[in-house]
Amino acid sequence: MISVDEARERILAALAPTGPETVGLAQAWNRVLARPVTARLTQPPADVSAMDGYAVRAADAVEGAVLRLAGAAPAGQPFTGAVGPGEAVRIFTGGFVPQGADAILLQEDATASEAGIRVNETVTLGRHIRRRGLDFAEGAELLPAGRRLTARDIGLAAAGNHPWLAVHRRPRIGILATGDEIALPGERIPEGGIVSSNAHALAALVASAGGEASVLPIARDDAAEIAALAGSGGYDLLVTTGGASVGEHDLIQKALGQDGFVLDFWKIAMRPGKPLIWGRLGAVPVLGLPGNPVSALVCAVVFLLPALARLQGLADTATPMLRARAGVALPENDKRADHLRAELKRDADGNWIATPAGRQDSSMLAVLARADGLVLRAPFAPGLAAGEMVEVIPLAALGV
Ligand SMILES: Nc1nc2c(c(=O)[nH]1)N[C@H]1C(S)=C(S)[C@@H](COP(=O)(O)OP(=O)(O)OC[C@H]3O[C@@H](n4cnc5c(N)ncnc54)[C@H](O)[C@@H]3O)O[C@H]1N2
Ligand code: MOO
Repeated sequence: MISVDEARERILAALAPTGPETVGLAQAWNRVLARPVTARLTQPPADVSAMDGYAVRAADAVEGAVLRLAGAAPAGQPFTGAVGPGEAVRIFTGGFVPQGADAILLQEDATASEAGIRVNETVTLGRHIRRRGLDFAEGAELLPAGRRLTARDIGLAAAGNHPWLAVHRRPRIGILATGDEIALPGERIPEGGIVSSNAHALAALVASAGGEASVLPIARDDAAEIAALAGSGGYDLLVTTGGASVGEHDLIQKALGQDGFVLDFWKIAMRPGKPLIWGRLGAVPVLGLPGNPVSALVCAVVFLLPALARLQGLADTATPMLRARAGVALPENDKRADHLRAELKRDADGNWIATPAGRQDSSMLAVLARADGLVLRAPFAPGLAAGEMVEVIPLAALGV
């Protein structure tokens, strides 16, 4: 059995980012940039006022002075003349600072009358002037390739004068649930069967991470049916659930083997999720998740989310972690890396406390849905006392 880290590395090594497509800014949120965004202009394009007031020469604008009003420079209508000695030009926020001026007198610090503009508070040189290029200069890199676009990034790209952006195509993920015993929610449940929760949960997880999920019809425990459905896609990644283990109905490898499935690894030192399968069916990478619902979803968090990150071209594929104090004592671990479903709370000082649920059976979806995080226990980790530090994968923060 290989380790969780090795399994993740082998999965990531086999995947390449999807190609670029061009989308309008309105479609670009949460997409991953395929090419860097460079500024197509300098911002601000000239020295501009940061305030409503008067453009002045600082040397003249001392308290008590009365300046002659020489004109106005509203935003978008620059004043074409220059500010001479003893003069002031009316200016508004964003207006170009006229030649000759080197400070802005706030309107609140001035009194305008027939006589001119009286300075009520001495200005300082350069005050309230935003220099040309303060935000960015033409040609500067605003956003790097491999970045997931936030609302702030969209604003920055727009300010850099980009109506379109090159982003990685959303990875297409085929999801194939297998098993004679499973039925779709709302369908008639076969005798001794259960409702298929895996495909829907996985489709939601794929969507939350920026992929496009296609849920295939459920495949019976029949090699030909599994092979036909698995081969139907042209996916960037095919995810199966069920049939991963050693039972005689656990057919995934057998079924896909007929179609030239090439196995990279099977079985990892992980709980839940031991019978994970990784390989390739022709050009399509295949991640075979266990059928147990918690195993399928925990494996999806640990392996499918990084895989989606790689497929989308994200620079960072690491799973976010936080450190917490164990809410209860934890026993020594065995040879499989454990992922304990746990509640996360903060103590009075704001530190995280992670308390694993008492039952950790890999069929218990209700426990998983209520959990806030997965407490990681390394293989052979020694027992620890309540209050000692543990690493946690925060589930809600991942959108799953
Ligand atoms: N003798 C052994 N038995 C098992 C082993 C083992 O090493 N030796 N491993 C166990 C572990 S660990 C896991 S995990 C499961 C994984 O089994 P499979 O991937 O082969 O899954 P199935 O047998 O098809 O199903 C297991 C379980 O999950 C339910 N299931 C299946 N599909 C769905 C679905 N789409 N939605 C919800 N629930 C699903 C299924 O009804 C079974 O109850 O094997 C252990 N056995
Ligand atoms: O590895 Mo299995 O996923 O524990 O139930």
